[in-house]
Amino acid sequence: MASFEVIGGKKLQGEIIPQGAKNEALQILSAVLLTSEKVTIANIPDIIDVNLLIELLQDMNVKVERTERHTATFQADDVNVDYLQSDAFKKKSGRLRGSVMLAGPMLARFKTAFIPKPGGDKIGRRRLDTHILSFEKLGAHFDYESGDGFFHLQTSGLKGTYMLLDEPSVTGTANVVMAAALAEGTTTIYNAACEPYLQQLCKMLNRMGARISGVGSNLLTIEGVEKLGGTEHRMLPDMIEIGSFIGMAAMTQSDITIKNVSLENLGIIPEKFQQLGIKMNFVGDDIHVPAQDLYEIQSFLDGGSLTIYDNPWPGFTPDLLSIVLVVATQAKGSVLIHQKMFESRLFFVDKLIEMGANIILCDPHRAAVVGLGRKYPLRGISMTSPDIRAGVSLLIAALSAEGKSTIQNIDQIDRGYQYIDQRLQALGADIKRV
Ligand SMILES: CC(=O)N[C@H]1[C@@H](OP(=O)(O)OP(=O)(O)OC[C@H]2O[C@@H](n3ccc(=O)[nH]c3=O)[C@H](O)[C@@H]2O)O[C@H](CO)[C@@H](O)[C@@H]1O
Ligand SMILES: C=C(OP(=O)(O)O)C(=O)O
Repeated sequence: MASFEVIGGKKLQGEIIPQGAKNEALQILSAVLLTSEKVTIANIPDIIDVNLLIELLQDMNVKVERTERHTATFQADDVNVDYLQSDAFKKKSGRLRGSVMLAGPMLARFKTAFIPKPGGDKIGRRRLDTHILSFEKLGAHFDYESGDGFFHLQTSGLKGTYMLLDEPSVTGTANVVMAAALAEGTTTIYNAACEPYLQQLCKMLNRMGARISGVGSNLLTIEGVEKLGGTEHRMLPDMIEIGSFIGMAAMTQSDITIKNVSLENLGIIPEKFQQLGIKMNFVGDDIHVPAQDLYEIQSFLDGGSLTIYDNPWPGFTPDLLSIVLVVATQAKGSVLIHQKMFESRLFFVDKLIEMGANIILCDPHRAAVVGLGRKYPLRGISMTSPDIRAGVSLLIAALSAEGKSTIQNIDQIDRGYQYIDQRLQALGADIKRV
């Protein structure tokens, strides 16, 4: 498996354009199964997870025509439903989390769906209850094969209903919205996830003929329709990549402009980095992070130490906590990082400690970071990327560290960050894929 070799300590400079959003792409690509008409999607990121989902669609006999590098047209007019029962489907779909969202459209349009034990990051327990129980409320029956963790869902026809979700699951809400769009009658989803990518999905479905209201809130009303038609859709820039670049600029004392960020869809992401003392200028729809010798962590208004924690949108996304943590290691001051949603996402701090960072892992959910205030730099080491966001955090640490670092298992990074080595080289980074 490939590795990155990084010689750290270099200041970077220039402009970087964020890729299309990974987690939006996984929802939008699943939605092409809802219609037999053509759906054209632009700003598709060229990353492992998204390419795998496109391959799965092709394996299901969806016609895919790449019109440009990041644009493709999809037509699901002759779907091979039997493929979903094959070992090949189990194997491939089990390699990414996003494949669970094939179930909603399949159930709605073809009355049957199979959900394999989903892949994605091993960052803690990732149950599917919200998905399955909501499908059940819409009138589906499920069998669970405990041997291989496979759910088989069937329905004689989905019927709209009221449901209060157990938790505002992102992929769970997307799944139910897609299923309810073609159900008979009205579905009301309370405690729905409402992040920008879900808003994008709802807007796209409405353009296809769906009747979804409440978009952007946690109360969605979906009047089922008989049929959906084709449309065109453009993916938002990836907010997790944008946050990663803000953190990277600060950590490496670099002057970087992140272009076309869609500021209105970033929620409180910029503010959380500002709480670490990172300066940024908002110029049109760009974020300019100026080179900063030192950034100082702010305290709460009453003088108490800062805590940064995750919450469902519009709270702070859990996917940026690892980045915030690594950036805090060189700040002046201290911060408690509280990862509430996932219980195995902070263990990578042992690598940062080995590099010289001052971190106390209080328990699997909380890490106290005492910033070094640039008194001395991190040291380059050899390490393995455990998950996508820890992987990028280690990469950021390596870019700021003195000497050479090697990061193994970079498939974990490639599954969510497009051509990352080349894009960082363009900013002046010394990074090599070996
Ligand atoms: C492909 C995709 O889109 N993946 C994202 C999606 O995953 P995914 O949709 O799988 O994540 P969920 O929203 O279902 O939940 C994530 C985890 O948080 C827990 N949970 C969730 C809500 C809550 O209020 N309390 C709580 O503890 C869940 O039990 C689960 O363990 O959303 C996650 C949460 O933003 C992100 O980390 C993932 O990158
Ligand atoms: C956890 C993530 O992805 P996935 O849900 O695909 O594992 C992520 O994008 O940070």
